[in-house]
Amino acid sequence: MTPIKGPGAAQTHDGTGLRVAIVHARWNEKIIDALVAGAKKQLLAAGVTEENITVETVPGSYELPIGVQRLYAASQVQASAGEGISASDLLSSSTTDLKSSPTTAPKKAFDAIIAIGVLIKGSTMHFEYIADAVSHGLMRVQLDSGVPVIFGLLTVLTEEQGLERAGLVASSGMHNHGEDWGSAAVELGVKRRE
Ligand SMILES: O=c1[nH]c(NC[C@H](O)[C@H](O)[C@H](O)CO)c([N+](=O)[O-])c(=O)[nH]1
Repeated sequence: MTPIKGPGAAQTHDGTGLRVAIVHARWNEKIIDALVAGAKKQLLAAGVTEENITVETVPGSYELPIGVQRLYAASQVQASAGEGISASDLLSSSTTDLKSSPTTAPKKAFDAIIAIGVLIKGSTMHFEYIADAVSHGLMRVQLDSGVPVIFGLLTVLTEEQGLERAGLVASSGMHNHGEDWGSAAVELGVKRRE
């Protein structure tokens, strides 16, 4: 029987000219790396060029909202000043450990930002508090700023669940959820321009 749950029929949107950032946490890197690769693969497949994809990192998922907010604000300032975004621009007086790609980015603000983190439940309530704070934080950033922020926070109870949702367990039949986020970023980026 065809599963009911899932992202629905894939839509194709032309990502040419879009500028997209991926901000990812550095906890649980094996899963993070696969999710980021999946998102990036989908962006490139939709026509987003390599130089229009900026990847930045923050220490953990709790820093995703501030990392996304600061990156988007920096891209707006740079776009209005008609300059590209260099690593030093992004790192200057950063309250977050943003480590940017070294190349100078093109002169426009981001059309969409994908926030990626992996929270794995431990034996305390830490997981719940971070998950709740980050969910509300990312939603606030996107509504306050108007830039689509794709919710790429995996909140899993076991490492296995995380590996499955990163497409790393073939026997599970689960796909890499990062690909869904890449597609969503292109769709929202395109619709934002319409
Ligand atoms: O991204 C994560 N951060 C985690 N903690 C760090 C947190 O996101 C902050 O970086 C830290 O609290 C400093 O603010 C995690 N756990 O604690 O389990 C986790 O599973 N995933």
